[in-house]
Amino acid sequence: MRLIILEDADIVADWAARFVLQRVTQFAPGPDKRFVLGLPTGGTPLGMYRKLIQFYKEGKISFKYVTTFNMDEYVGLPRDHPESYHYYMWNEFFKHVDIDPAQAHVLDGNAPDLVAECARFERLIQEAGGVHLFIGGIGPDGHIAFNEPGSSLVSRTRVKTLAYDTLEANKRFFGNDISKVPRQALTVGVGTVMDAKEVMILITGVHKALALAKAVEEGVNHMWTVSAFQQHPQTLFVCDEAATLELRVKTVKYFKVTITPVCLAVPEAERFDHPSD
Ligand SMILES: N[C@@H]1[C@@H](O)[C@H](O)[C@@H](COP(=O)(O)O)O[C@@H]1O
Repeated sequence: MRLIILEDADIVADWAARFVLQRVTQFAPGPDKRFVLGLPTGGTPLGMYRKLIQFYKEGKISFKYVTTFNMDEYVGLPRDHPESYHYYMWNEFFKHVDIDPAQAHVLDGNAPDLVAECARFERLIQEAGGVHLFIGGIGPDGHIAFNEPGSSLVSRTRVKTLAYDTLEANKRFFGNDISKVPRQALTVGVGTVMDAKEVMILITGVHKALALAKAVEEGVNHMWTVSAFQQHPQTLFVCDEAATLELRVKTVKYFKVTITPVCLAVPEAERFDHPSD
């Protein structure tokens, strides 16, 4: 596990986009060799998507041979509702790049059989050969995707009832009316994300500081599901200074002195190569 501490949310977005650019470029995808990317929604990754769109327009990256799997989707929200994750992904990212819509997978929260839909999603990931890079965000309660506190750390894609903290955190997208936030979601499991070859989790803002501290300084704990990634062989937590406020000085110094300068000091083309822990 590596913790990359950057100055602010804009720099985190830029760093994350460059990381994706580098991984996709290194992989050199083609018709018989697709790069498989796991994607999050929420406010945190928006800057990264904007930067990736810019890279695409500048001809630095193509998504033609990239297959994507999104982490989660609300249950029962119409696909064209402005807060559905389908709508978010299409408007914030997919429609701006050359991705094949048939290869951009988002769970269907309106499927007649939600259990079958979750099984189908797991099967599609398997058929794609697994995820090369899963990008995630977290809630202030340390959930990854919609794996709420208490979720099994070996869980697979399934229906989850949302925790009160999540409804509170997400009501800002529903006119600040908690009663309008869907009560359930489909989500990849912790185990689904753990199967990815590499994981990058973006954490910004002081409201995520406690979750980051629980994620990296305390033991693996199903009440802070993102902490499971301490046991993943290749996970990067990329955060801003504000998110470090609950960390020990010792932790911050260790990662700033020993990790970040190494990543930033090397030539751009060689950045982000890190051995697994
Ligand atoms: N299910 C999503 C998560 O996948 C996301 O990571 C989280 C954080 O969102 P934000 O980046 O807006 O804080 O929100 C929701 O709960």
